[in-house]
Amino acid sequence: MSEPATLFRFDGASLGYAGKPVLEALTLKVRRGDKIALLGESGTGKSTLLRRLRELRPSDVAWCPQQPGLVPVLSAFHNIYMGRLERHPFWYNLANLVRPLATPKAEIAGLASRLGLSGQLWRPAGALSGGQQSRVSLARALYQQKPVFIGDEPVSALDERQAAELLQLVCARHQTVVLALHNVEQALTHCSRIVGLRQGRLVLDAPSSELSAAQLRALYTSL
Ligand SMILES: Nc1ncnc2c1ncn2[C@@H]1O[C@H](COP(=O)(O)OP(=O)(O)OP(=O)(O)O)[C@@H](O)[C@H]1O
Repeated sequence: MSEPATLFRFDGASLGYAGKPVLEALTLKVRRGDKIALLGESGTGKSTLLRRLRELRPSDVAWCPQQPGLVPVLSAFHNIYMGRLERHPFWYNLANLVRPLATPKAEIAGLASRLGLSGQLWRPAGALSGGQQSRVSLARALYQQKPVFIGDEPVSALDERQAAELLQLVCARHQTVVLALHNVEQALTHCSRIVGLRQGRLVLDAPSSELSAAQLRALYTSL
């Protein structure tokens, strides 16, 4: 059987800001079908890597950022709709803003119900709780319907049950997934491959089936 296509490839790359490296000597291949959890202490470069992945294939990537970045005065519905803004002409987006149209209404209502947001759909995003806002952000990313999902701690504001359901949904709806997570159990349960970063270096890249939670926790112990 032929190998799945490589979507992203780094060969000894250096990633950083304004000439200052954050990740160095990075060698990593992301193949179609991979479900990758990216683990590592705060500040070690997870977001830096995810942003780079997104920049490399913007049209293939559904992006769920660490900060929800919602428009507070707009309803949850309209914030979720923004996931597909670029797919429609201006007049369609404007009409939907003034009076939500039947097709997006039905699509977004279905998604909202999966995310436990049915009762919140017409409330301004700014009036929602942190966990509700983060579910709206996740819904906006799911609504993009792209083949690759990149999420920067997409479930960190949710309780365990909700987080498990939504990670399952994300993995079921996307061929390829790369998620920054802090919870090692979530990583082992939902992802088939774990990439560990430590002090700006990739120090682990292995199938989840070969790893234990204790091994992953070692990524967070001081040297
Ligand atoms: N826009 C930026 N400009 C300059 N430096 C940045 C920028 N974004 C992040 N950094 C720096 O890069 C380093 C890695 O940050 P990054 O956000 O990638 O870490 P992280 O592993 O995602 O952390 P966390 O788990 O806290 O989100 C940090 O030292 C941070 O200060």
